Amino acid sequence: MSGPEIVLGQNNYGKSEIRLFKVKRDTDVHEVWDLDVRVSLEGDFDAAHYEGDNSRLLATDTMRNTVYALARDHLTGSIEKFGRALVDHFLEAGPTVTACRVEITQFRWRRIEVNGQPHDHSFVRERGERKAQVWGDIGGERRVEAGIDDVYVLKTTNSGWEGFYRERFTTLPETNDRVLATVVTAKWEYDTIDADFDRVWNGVLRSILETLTDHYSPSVQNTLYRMGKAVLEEFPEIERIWYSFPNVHHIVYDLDRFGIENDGEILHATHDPYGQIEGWVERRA
Ligand SMILES: O=c1[nH]c(=O)c2[nH]c(=O)[nH]c2[nH]1
Repeated sequence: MSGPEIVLGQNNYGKSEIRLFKVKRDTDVHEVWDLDVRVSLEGDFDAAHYEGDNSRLLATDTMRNTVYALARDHLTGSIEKFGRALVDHFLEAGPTVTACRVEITQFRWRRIEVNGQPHDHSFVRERGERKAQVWGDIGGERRVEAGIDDVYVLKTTNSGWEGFYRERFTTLPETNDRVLATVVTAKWEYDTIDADFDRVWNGVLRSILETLTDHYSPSVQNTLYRMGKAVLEEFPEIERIWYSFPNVHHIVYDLDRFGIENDGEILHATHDPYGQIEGWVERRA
């Protein structure tokens, strides 16, 4: 007898948007973690899909409970470490699970400063999200990635766009002085599962911001490469890094029509089509 003609392909299931907040309050100086966790399992879930037999499915509700339960002892430092503990657990927890991916977004809270002193238990939310992703399988393989999202940066000069390819449909004038604005999304792969993840994450963000300042940008593409190179040179534990940069155009507004001079001071920050520049920067194999 042959099997079914129509078969199940790659599949995975899990729980998304598990919003976990932890306060460490064993001393007067509290610490907080504000996370959004996503768990995804792969494995042999054929019986459930083909026959409606749920007997080997770990409920996604159980996954949510597990994230809160494990946070007590395992969410004590970096989200990468917490992700590793969750992956280790879920690979054991589901009877037919073969691989697990845990994705964590950390919303960052900074201590409010009062007369220059960071407060013990009052915080202000920072823009810019921290990301981590841990993948593992039952063969013992583990991979750790980290990332940055939603860091809006801008420089008001020392950026241009000149010498680009011109053809029949090209209308854009060249400029050697424009506003450069983008919202940084970055992700990078570690060559280890045991780096000093907090130090590296903060260092990557600092490096990206410093690189933005330190050169004349002839294009977003050139700045993307420079930002990748700076990070890979400083952090040997990072194998490669990917950036996504929307080019948030700031167009000098035409005030000539009203007889008013505009020396690049009045701009239209557009929501219109924006450029999107993306790429990996990596070590030569
Ligand atoms: O930095 C830029 N890269 C481009 O590819 C591009 N294209 C464009 O119209 N403006 C820009 N700016």
